[in-house]
Amino acid sequence: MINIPKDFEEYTRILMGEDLYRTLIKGLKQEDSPTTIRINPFKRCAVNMDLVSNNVPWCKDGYYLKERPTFTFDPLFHAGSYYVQEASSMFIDHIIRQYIHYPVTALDLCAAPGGKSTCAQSAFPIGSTLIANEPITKRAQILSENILKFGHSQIAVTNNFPKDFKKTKLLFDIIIADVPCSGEGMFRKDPKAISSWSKENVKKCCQLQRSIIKDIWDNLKPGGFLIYSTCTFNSLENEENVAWIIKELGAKLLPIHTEKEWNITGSLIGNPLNGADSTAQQFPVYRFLPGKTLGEGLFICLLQKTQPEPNTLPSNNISLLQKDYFRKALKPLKLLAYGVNEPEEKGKHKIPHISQALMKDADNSLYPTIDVSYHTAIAYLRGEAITLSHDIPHGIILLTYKNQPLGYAKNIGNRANNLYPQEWRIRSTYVPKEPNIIL
Ligand SMILES: C[S@@+](CC[C@H](N)C(=O)[O-])C[C@H]1O[C@@H](n2cnc3c(N)ncnc32)[C@H](O)[C@@H]1O
Repeated sequence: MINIPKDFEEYTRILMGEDLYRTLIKGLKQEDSPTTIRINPFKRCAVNMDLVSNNVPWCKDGYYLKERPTFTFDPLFHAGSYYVQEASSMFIDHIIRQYIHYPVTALDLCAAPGGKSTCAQSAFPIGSTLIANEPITKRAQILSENILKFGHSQIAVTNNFPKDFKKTKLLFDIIIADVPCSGEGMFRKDPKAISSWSKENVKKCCQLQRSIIKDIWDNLKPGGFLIYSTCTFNSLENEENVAWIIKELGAKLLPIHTEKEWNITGSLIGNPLNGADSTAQQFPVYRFLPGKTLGEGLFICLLQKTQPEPNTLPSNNISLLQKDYFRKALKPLKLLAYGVNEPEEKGKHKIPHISQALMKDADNSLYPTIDVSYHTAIAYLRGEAITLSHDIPHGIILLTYKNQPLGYAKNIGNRANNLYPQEWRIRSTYVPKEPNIIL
């Protein structure tokens, strides 16, 4: 049972009104939050419909599951065939499909662990390029792992703070800023979100969010889009920050089409730029409240940069330019991953990088491919040496499960040495008797 902070209760009751506040608290106190997955459209898989209770209505590849399987023991989860992401966050798919109709150069500024990046790249038109960035190094490693598994070669992973992008001189068509926040929307999922909540922290987050947007603003093309989101409910980090962006940086809000039955909540303070009499319709922002909408807490909106006037500055659509040009532009940044890495020389041998196995357009005919059983796949993902049948050639082999690449092993005859990255391995020694059939 969660213990709602008193100050939060007092403030949110006034912000939302009694009825909405009660609905929210009831939602936050529900033990189980819905489990949702998003299929990776680049890996050609289909969900097992027996597990599905419903589609996520605002995301083409999103599904609500009837119960929560143990994803860790599904090799296809490690192959990046699907991503476990709570439903509200998938709304970014709907925004992109409504407004983006040509290939874009995009930046996901606060991207770890990679849910919105992978969702966005699935929705962007073909030919789009994305930089998924995360300043906190440990989190950037996790982002890098998830992006590699997602397997789209037009996503670069960087580990930088927003102001570092100035040196690249890149202009983005779209910037996603899913900013760090006070995390009120995480109260149900993460007890730490409750213990670290305070009024002071809300104010601190609000200031940090403004500085993040200010630091990246020059890298947004005039006329370009900013998707601003938080997973918190208060208006300081949400409506008031959006009003600040509009007024101080020069932007306008764009409406997003929604259906009534999605139960999305609009602005809770009308239009903060027009005073108390204004209506929520005049300030199109979208709040997902547990208990009302089927998902976790989220605030999201779409802004368009209006200052300076669009088309007064040269633009650069990287997706139309050479990959080499893009690499050069990324030079001032700490690049963690981008496409397929070169093999590593080890003595007389070349060991292929895991990215070679996972990228959707990599040449997988370079090494013999062996499709392994469920138990062999799990043993491999746990980092164990595996035994293969005698007719399998010696040397590097690509292991697949249900035809989805997992990674490489080196077959030396009596066993195959495991080349799966150490830090990605399944730590648990438990192995279920029956595989989960999620796809
Ligand atoms: C809400 S989380 C992002 C979740 C992610 N977009 C997803 O959907 O998987 C916010 C991220 O911002 C990162 N962050 C923290 N300080 C930051 C800063 N100064 N600038 C940019 N990002 C920051 C956090 O480490 C965290 O990973």
